[in-house]
Amino acid sequence: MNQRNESLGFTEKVLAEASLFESYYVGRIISQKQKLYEIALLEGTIHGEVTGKMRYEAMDPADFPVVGDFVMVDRKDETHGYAVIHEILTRKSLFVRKVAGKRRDAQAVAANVDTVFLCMALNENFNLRRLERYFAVALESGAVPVIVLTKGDLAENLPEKLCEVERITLGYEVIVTSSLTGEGVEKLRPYAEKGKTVAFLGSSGVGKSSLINSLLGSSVMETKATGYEDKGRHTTTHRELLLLENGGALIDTPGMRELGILEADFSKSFEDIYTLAESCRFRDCSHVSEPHCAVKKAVEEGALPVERYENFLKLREEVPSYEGLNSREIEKKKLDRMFGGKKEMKKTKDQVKKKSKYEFRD
Ligand SMILES: Nc1nc2c(ncn2[C@@H]2O[C@H](COP(=O)(O)OP(=O)(O)OP(=O)(O)O)[C@@H](O)[C@H]2O)c(=O)[nH]1
Ligand SMILES: [Zn+2]
Repeated sequence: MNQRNESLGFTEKVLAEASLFESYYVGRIISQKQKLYEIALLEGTIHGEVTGKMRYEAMDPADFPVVGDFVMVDRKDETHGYAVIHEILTRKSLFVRKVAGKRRDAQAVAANVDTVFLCMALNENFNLRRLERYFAVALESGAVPVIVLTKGDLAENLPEKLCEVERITLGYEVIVTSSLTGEGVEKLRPYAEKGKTVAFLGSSGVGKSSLINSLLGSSVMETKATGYEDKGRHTTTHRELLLLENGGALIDTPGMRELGILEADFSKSFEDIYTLAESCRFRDCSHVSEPHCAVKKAVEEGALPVERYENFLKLREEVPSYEGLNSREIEKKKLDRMFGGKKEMKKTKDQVKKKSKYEFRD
């Protein structure tokens, strides 16, 4: 197999599953513009759309292909028009985000990310509560989180900060980087080896672009499709899946850059609180006003930081819990969430409009 294919993440496992669909070709979604997908095949890059059947049967935004997906298409060149996407292969991970003001309440953002770099700057933007949020999102996605503390050159009280971070991200690797001095950047590379896909998550300005650029190095990708005659047509499409110098792939979509929590498994990201809760008097204790609450007791005694406790309550509010509601109530709750505030709606629109900075390098 040549290097490009391995870089695109066509591992043995993917190819084995693909071989079940004999009459189709395997590809990977590298960008999406409304209904039109750009798909990198072993043979070249083409454009395609989903089948009417897939569109009709879709129950959920996650039923459509998303950047990073491995898909089966019906042709390997565009001589006779766009390809038709027939199947989405099994996903290793999936990131979804909230969308306000949309008909459906979620948007799939990226699939098949192996490692997600949770980026937080070591300057005044350092915020443990935000990290807790990202950590929960990452664990929910199925990708492995690696915590990247950026702007190490600006860090004050680094040992103290590292302790605080490690308390939240129990056991997962924490890397301190600085794009200014180059510190730690090398430690990211092993995650971006051939066959692997990485993504960066973190607020604007933490230094993601700087790190991405150093991982990109001088990598290039052949994108011209076989039999692809009308070159002018798609020049404006921006790539959202990029090949890295080390042979891996990077997914960088606008949606990925600032993810809200849609679903999160707090029992993993707040394992300490869940362990404490086992000692609460009431099994369904909400840890707010109940007597004999072990969680509140831990806060009072200083064993659990009050900020962590408060953030837990806040995040829990944001994530829908449909337990104990009937179907009409669930529908209403979903609608309330979908049509948040006008401001939120505008923000989402603006985000969708914001194009990725990284044009594909042919
Ligand atoms: N001191 C210092 N500044 C850095 C470092 N990395 C990035 N910066 C600066 O921080 C600013 C933001 O960096 P970007 O890499 O654009 O941040 P980003 O996370 O990609 O931001 P968005 O594109 O908005 O998501 C720039 O002015 C960089 O020069 C670093 O390691 N140390
Ligand atoms: Zn309790």
